[in-house]
Parts: sequence; structure tokens; C-alpha cells
Amino acid sequence: MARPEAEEKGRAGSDRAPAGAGVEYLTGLGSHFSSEAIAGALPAGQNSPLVCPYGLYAEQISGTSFTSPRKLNQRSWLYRIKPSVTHEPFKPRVPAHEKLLSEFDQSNSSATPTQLRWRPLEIPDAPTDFVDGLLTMCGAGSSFLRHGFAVHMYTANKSMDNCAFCNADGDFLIVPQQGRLWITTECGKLLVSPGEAAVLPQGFRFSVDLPDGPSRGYVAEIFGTHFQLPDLGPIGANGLADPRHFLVPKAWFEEKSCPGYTIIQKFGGQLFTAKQDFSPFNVAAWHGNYVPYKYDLSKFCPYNTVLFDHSDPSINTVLTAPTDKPGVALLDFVIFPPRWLVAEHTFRPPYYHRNCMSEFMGLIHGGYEAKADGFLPGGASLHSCMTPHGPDTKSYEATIARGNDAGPHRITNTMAFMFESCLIPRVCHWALDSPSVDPDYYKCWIGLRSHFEGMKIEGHDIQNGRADV
Ligand SMILES: O=C(O)Cc1cc(O)ccc1O
Ligand SMILES: [Fe+2]
Repeated sequence: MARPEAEEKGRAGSDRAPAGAGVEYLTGLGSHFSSEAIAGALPAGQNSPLVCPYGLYAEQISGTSFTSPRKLNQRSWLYRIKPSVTHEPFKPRVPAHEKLLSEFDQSNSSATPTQLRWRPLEIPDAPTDFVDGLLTMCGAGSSFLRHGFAVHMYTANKSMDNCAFCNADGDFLIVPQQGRLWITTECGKLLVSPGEAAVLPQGFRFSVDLPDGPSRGYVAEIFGTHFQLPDLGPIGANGLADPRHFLVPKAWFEEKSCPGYTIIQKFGGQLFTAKQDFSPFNVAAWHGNYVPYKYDLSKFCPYNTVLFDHSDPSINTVLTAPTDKPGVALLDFVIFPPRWLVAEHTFRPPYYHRNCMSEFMGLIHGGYEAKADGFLPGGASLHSCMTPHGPDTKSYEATIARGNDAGPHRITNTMAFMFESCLIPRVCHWALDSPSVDPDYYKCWIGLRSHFEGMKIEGHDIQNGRADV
């Protein structure tokens, strides 16, 4: 059983820290947790007694099929005041959320090999909560077919009020860029700051409060699988993200009558609503291995080149959502954290490359080593399957100018990340038409000039570009 040892203080000096800062968490990833908000609320020795302690209802939430192999099987048992089925029928939400997708086709998105970059999305002035502020940027596959992903961004300025969100389609990996998220889940509360990432697995009900007001961030949604830690191979038993740094909520509940409370269910990309008259956060105790969690990216232990050449970014994988093909991810969550660069006679920024995988990138704070200009915190870029990309002209020229004698160099004030997928994303029409699109992105490479020293080669025919040697 995991120990409730991790404690998080509210930000010192911040009078806007939400009530409940000083939150305690369970620790571990993939552990079998148990947590009681009332001592004795967990049934002893069985999951589904005839009568549960304190007259609670027992309810299972399954994140994998009942028959999934034991090492993949994920489920939790929740002991709650009323079961989650106690609600009026689901109806399509009015207004519909037209810009949230879980399937991608010509009606809503385009395939393009063009390098794309977005400036940070504007946070609206009109009251907008986390759900209304979600905007799908790109994706592939289908939530119905249980294979695919979507990348969303959110911009919001107000807390969700008398409602909870439930995503039947897939898991959300939320990466806040501006403003903390105070997320109440059925398992308890998570306070998620920029620089941290949270996973809200398929089916959990949660509600997002914004203690800091205007907020922005990124969401990767995966259909049909869950995130896990990458294998470490020859790195050994330690390094990268450590399971003990993953924090899981402790049981927290409210017994509250909430007239008109709305459950917003995302189902096939469409939003449905159902009314109930009580808070869904009524779980007095729970146990299991299917849980929401968060991770502080600054705890990541990076590995890197110690002599020469540039490592592939997979070395910085925090979490991976696998496909059935070994080593091929539906979605990798990769970060580019502060670290030492020490490689000798090596071009240290990312190499120029084309990748059979597709790369969506975001920046949480600071700058990114491959882009001197234009890639801003809160912005994004997309380099799809086999689309060439790499450092902009300024970064290239500055690196070359430093030359071979560049000593060890510590990259500081940065936290960029990448969602990398084996599926080729279609880009939503509204993302392509967004005022945040940078139409001049391609120009960052147009200035790359030839450094070729052909004239120095004996026998080189400059006119015809042939070296006859
Ligand atoms: O394209 C990018 O900036 C991401 C990236 C970084 C890196 O260090 C190597 C390959 C790669 O795709
Ligand atoms: Fe790349």
C-alpha cells in the first residue's frame, strides 16, 4: 500500500492559494493504493459487501477490460454516498461544443505536411471555464475505434460552477502553462501548477477551479490505452521519471445537496449533460490502481550525451502510451528540461531531421534551444510525419559561431515538451485559420545559407555543381 507521505504546501506568500493548499498525496505510479477520508470506510477483506461500512455504495470503475492481463489491468473501487448512476438522462448539451473532436475527417480537419506554428492562444475576456475553453488543435484516429489521439489547448478564466466533466473517450494528460488548476476528482484533490502535468484517466469525473484566474495550457488525449513509464533499457533501474514522484489524491468527499448539478459527459467528442441534485465528489474511501495523478516535471532526472553527438529526444520521455507494436508510441510525452550540455565537437541543439512520427510541441516557460525567436511560452508547433524541421537560422548560426571550443553549458530557464505520435494528425480547420497561426514560420529557415566549401575541393566544377574528384 502506498504511504501518504507527500505533502505540498500552498505557494508561500500567495493569498490566492486555494483553500486546501497544503494538500497531501499518496505516492507512486501503478501502485495499488487505498485511501479513506473516514477511518473504517473501506470494506475489509472484500470489494462488494452486502452492506458497506457507513451505508456507502460500492462502485467499480474499470480502465481496462475485465479480462486484460493482470499486469495491464486497471480498476478502482469507490465507496460513495450515492452511486454515480443517480442522475437524469443524458441529453446533448446546448450549446454544443463544435471545436472539440474525437474523430478527424475532411469535414473538420485537413492533413498538411507544412511546418506549423502558433503564437499563444489569447485567453478570452468572456467568462470561460476549462470545458468551454478546450479547443482541439489536431489529432488522428477515433475514440469510437479506441485508437487515436487528440491534442487540445485550453484558455479559461473562471472555475467550473456546479458541474463536473467526465471524459468517456480517453485519458487527458493536462499540461498547464499559465495558472494553477485546482482539480477535484472522485478520488480527491490535485493542485496542478505550471511545470507539472496531470493525468485524468478515462471516465473519472472532475471539476476544475482556477485559483489564479486567466489560465492556459495543453491537453493530450489518448484513446484506447493508458500512459505508463517508458522502459529504461540500458539506462538501468533508475533515472528519468521516478514512480515515487507521481502524486495521487487522497480520498476527499463532500456530502452536499447541489440543486441543478450538471455532469458533462464527453462521449464520441460530443458533450452530453445530465442533471443530479448532489455533488459527485462523494467518495469517502477508495482503493485500486486506476487513479488520477500528477507529476512535477522538475523532478525528472535527465540522461544525456556525455561525450559526443546529440541524443534522440526519446531519452527525455516522461510517459508513453504504447501501441501493440514494440517501441512505437500512440503518444509519447517528452520534455526538454534544464540540463547540462557537454558534448564535444557536436552540434548541440536538435539536429535537422525528418521523422516518421509526428511532433506537436509546446513551451511552458523560457525559451527552446532550437528556436531563437517566435516559439513562445503558450505557443505550439506541429511538424508532421516526414516534415523537415530543426533549428532556426539564428540558432544554427549562433551554434556554429561558438565553434568546437564551447565548454560545458547549462541550459536554464526552459521547459519545452513534445507530444509525439506514430499516427499522422489532421489539423482542425479552426486551428489552421486561427489568428494565432504564424504565417511566416517557414522564414525562420529560409535564411539558412550554404556553408559548403566546394571551391576548396580540387577539381570541383562550380558552374555545374559537380565534384570530379
Ligand atoms: O524537433 C524538435 O525540436 C524536437 C526534437 C528535439 C531533439 O533534441 C531531437 C529531435 C527532435 O525531434
Ligand atoms: Fe523534431
